[in-house]
Amino acid sequence: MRVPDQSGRSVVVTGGNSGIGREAAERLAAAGARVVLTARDEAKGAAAVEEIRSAHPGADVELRLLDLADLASVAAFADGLARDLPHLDALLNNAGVMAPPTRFETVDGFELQMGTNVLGPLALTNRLLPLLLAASAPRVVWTSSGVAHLGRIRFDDLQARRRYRPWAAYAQSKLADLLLGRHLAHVADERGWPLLSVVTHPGFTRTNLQTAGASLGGGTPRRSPFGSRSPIPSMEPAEGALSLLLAATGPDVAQGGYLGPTGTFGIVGPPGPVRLSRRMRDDATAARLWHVAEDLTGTSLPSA
Ligand SMILES: NC(=O)c1ccc[n+]([C@@H]2O[C@H](COP(=O)([O-])OP(=O)(O)OC[C@H]3O[C@@H](n4cnc5c(N)ncnc54)[C@H](O)[C@@H]3O)[C@@H](O)[C@H]2O)c1
Repeated sequence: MRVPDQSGRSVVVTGGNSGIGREAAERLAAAGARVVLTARDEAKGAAAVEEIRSAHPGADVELRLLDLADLASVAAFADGLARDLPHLDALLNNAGVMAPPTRFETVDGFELQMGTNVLGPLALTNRLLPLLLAASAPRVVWTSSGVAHLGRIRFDDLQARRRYRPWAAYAQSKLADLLLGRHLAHVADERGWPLLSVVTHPGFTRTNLQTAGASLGGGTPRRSPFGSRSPIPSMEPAEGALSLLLAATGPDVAQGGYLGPTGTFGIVGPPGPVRLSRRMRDDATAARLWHVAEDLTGTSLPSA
C-alpha cells in the first residue's frame, strides 16, 4: 500500500516506539508528515525516533512522552501540543495493553486495560479535538481488535472490580474503542465537522503485545502463539500497520468505517472494510459509553 503524500500534515501516533505504531510512524514520516511519536519510556522512544531519522534523513519526527494510564500525563501532553502546533491533522489512537494476568490499576484507579485502551484515548481525543478541528480534513483513528466480536460492555462492572478475567477485560476494552470511534463519527456528522473518525484492527501481528501485558507484575510470559509449527497465520508489524495507515491516509475511507485485514480468518491480508456485528452497531450503547467515559475522565467534547 502506498501512503499518499503527507507533506504539511501533522500526526500523533500513540505507542509509536513499538510494533504497529512504530511502523505507522515510520511510513507517515517517510511520506512527509510531521510525526509526533509518543512513548512512556524516554530511552525507548528516542531510539525509535533515531531509527526513523537514520532510515529517512530529513524525516520530521519528534518524541513526546505520554502515559495513557495517567490522566494528568494525557492533559499535559495535549496542552503541550496545543501550545506548539497550529493544527493537528490526524490522531492515531494506537497504544494498548493486552490481558495482564491479574488486575492492575492506572494512576487514576481504573482497571489497566479500560484505563489505557479506552479512557486515556477518550480523554486524549476530547482534549485534542480543538486542535484537530483547526485542520481542514482531520482524522481520528481508533484501534480495536478481532476479539472485539467477543466483547461486552459491562456498565455494572466496567472496572472489573467484582470479577477480573484478563481476556474479557481486553475484549471489552477493544469493543469500547470501536464504539467510541463510531460515536465520534456520528457526532462529527451531526455537528457538521469535517472530521473523519475511523476504527481499525490490525489482525494478528507479531509484536510485543503478546508478551508485554502477560508479563506485568513479574508474571511469566505466555508461550508465543507464533512458534514455527503454529497453524495460526500472522503478520509482521509492517503488514499489520497497513489497516491503521489506510484509516489514517486512504482517500476513500468511510466515516465511522471499520478497517482490518481481509484475508484468512480476517486476521491477515490486505486491509479493507470488515464486518460489524450487531453489538458493534449498537449506537445507544456507544453513546452511553461515551458519556460514562467523559464523566470518568472529566473531559468533554468541544462545545462548537
Ligand atoms: N498485535 C496484534 O495482533 C493486535 C491485534 C489486535 C489489536 N492490536 C492492537 O494494536 C495496538 C498496537 O499494539 P501492538 O501489537 O503494536 O503492540 P506493542 O506492545 O508492540 O505496542 C503497544 C504500544 O502501546 C504502548 N503503551 C502501552 N501502555 C501504554 C500506556 N499506559 N501509555 C502509553 N502507551 C502505552 C506501548 O509502550 C507500545 O508502544 C494495540 O492497541 C493493540 O491492542 C494488536
